[in-house]
Amino acid sequence: MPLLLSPLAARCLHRSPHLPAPVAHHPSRPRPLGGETRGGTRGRRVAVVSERQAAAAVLAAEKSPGGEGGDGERYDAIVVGSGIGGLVAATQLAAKGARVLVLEKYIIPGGSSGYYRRDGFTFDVGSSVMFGFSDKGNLNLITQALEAVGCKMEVIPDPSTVHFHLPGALSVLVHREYNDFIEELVSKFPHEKEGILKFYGICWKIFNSLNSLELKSLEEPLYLFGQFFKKPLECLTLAYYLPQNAGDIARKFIKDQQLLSFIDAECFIVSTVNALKTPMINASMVLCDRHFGGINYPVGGVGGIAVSLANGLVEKGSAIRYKANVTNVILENGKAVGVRLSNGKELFARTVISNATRWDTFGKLVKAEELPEEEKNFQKNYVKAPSFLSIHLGVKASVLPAGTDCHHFVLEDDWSNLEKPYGSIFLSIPTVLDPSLAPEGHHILHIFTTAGIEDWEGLPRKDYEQKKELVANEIIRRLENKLFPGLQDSIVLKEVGSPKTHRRFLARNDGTYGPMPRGKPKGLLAMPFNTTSIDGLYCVGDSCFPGQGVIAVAFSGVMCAHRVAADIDLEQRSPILDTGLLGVLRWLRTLA
Ligand SMILES: NC(=O)c1ccc[n+]([C@@H]2O[C@H](COP(=O)([O-])OP(=O)(O)OC[C@H]3O[C@@H](n4cnc5c(N)ncnc54)[C@H](O)[C@@H]3O)[C@@H](O)[C@H]2O)c1
Ligand SMILES: CC(C)=CCC/C(C)=C/C=C/C(C)=C/C=C/C(C)=C/C=C/C=C(C)/C=C/C=C(C)/C=C/C=C(\C)CCC=C(C)C
Repeated sequence: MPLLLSPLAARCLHRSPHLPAPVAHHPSRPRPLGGETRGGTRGRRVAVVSERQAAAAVLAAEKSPGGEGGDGERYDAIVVGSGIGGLVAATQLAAKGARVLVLEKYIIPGGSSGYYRRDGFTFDVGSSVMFGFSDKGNLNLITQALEAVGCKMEVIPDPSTVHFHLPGALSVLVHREYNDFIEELVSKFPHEKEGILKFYGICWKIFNSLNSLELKSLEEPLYLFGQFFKKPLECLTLAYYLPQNAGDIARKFIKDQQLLSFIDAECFIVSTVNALKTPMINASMVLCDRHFGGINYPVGGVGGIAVSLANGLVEKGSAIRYKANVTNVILENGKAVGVRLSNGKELFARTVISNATRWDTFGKLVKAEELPEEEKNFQKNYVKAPSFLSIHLGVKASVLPAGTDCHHFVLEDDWSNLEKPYGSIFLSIPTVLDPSLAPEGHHILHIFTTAGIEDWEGLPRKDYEQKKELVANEIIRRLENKLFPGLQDSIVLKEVGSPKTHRRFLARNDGTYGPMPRGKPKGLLAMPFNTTSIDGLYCVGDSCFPGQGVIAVAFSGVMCAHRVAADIDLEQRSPILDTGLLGVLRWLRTLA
């Protein structure tokens, strides 16, 4: 029996410094591991789950309303998928009093923000760079999402966001303190001091506008007009920058090509495209939040966020079911009324929210004769970003020089490789912040680089495994040359995931990292919100406004829950204004 730590067993630990202990499953090998007890450093202990507790949890989940013995009730909302987008939508709705059922194909919650344990190491599946996790402002959406269901996680402040190692021996450390970062950047480009201050100054103007708003659904007119009334200048600022991209604004103030390339790299790490293709609002959000709230790492690992949200959901009287693979959205007279699982079972709800990518939602779950116009427009503007190759390493601690930063971005010799597959390397060492993630005397290196699925398909098993080994070793060699001499010999554990791994275990079409503009976008103008052209069907996650990123999908979850709550009469609404606003927004998207 898989050691599934159900939310029913691990209560959301209110105001507890410890993350609920999850189960260990490696995406490339879905093999359950036993629960384990690990003494944390800094006097912490990670919560513990025994085999007996875990087995009891599975039983409890099966008896719950959302479990296999379901009571046939009609839910207010069924959420397909428990990525952060899906979980935030679900928990926000549950907090408003809705009865929600989350259906997750995999065995634990979190999707790209999941985790797995192996030999005493706790690995984050995806990014370890957490925005929106501070205790101040309005944009700390991860903190707020947890609070909505009575949870809080202890976080460790990261003194920096990322250390860039770039062509021409350009090295820039993005300090937590804004002035320290600006001082460092100006020291590399003294002739561009004014341009630097102006570009990042506009980012702050946008960030401060965002941070002054109460964040809810931009598709709900009573809220939207209310915000315009309360904060007209801020809303107009946002409306002005909504269709603009960071690269164009940078070029108004900056001429130095290398500095512009640096800004490309700043944008690439959060959007997988260069600055000319990155919406200015998104760039401002991340380029400022890292200094405003700072980057904060949750004690025990990123996976704890999803586990806590899932626990909080159940405590609010809703349910989550794992190993529940949704194959169809059921339509009745053109309205979404429920879902069908791969075992043939049908479940019904007033609304259905898909946290699968739009390509999966409209390519697989909705069996419509023809793609709706809205989706054609989305696919005209956005393509699937490539997937990635990820390498999780356990290494001897001695290989890292003292004072090594947590996150690194490496692009060695040639700026033109920035967006090419395997061109740039992302590296996180979360044990620099939370040593309890690895056995004593060891560190975790999580390395990833973009890679297309086409490189990995159609290979016989042996060739596929050999290719993973070969490509991973080459990436490790590059890091050894650039950062850590002796890296190869220090490895005690290595797990490699290919685009096929991510397609399979994250259930993302072609393992895609998220949507990427096909050409030069008009900022965020073309990005769809949560409603779809099918009545009762909503999308949430990174193929919705504002796009890729854990904090971005958390916002998408907040927006989605607000719109759904209004549609099921849990929030105030005005049907006439709804029709008007949704029509205008649809029209605006066609202009992009
Ligand atoms: N791709 C990565 O490695 C990575 C890494 C770090 C962070 N992130 C961030 O996380 C964001 C993604 O979050 P998200 O909320 O959009 O979604 P997600 O992809 O993280 O999660 C979607 C969940 O839906 C489940 N699912 C999909 N189809 C299903 C079906 N038919 N039936 C049942 N379950 C199904 C998947 O198993 C998965 O758990 C990305 O934007 C990215 O920025 C991604
Ligand atoms: C309605 C209309 C149309 C108009 C009106 C006007 C207005 C009012 C407007 C408003 C708007 C708003 C509110 C908006 C909002 C937005 C937001 C919130 C956004 C956000 C975003 C975010 C993002 C994008 C993020 C991202 C992140 C990411 C992706 C991250 C990643 C990371 C990684 C990958 C890591 C790296 C690593 C290394 C280096 C190692």
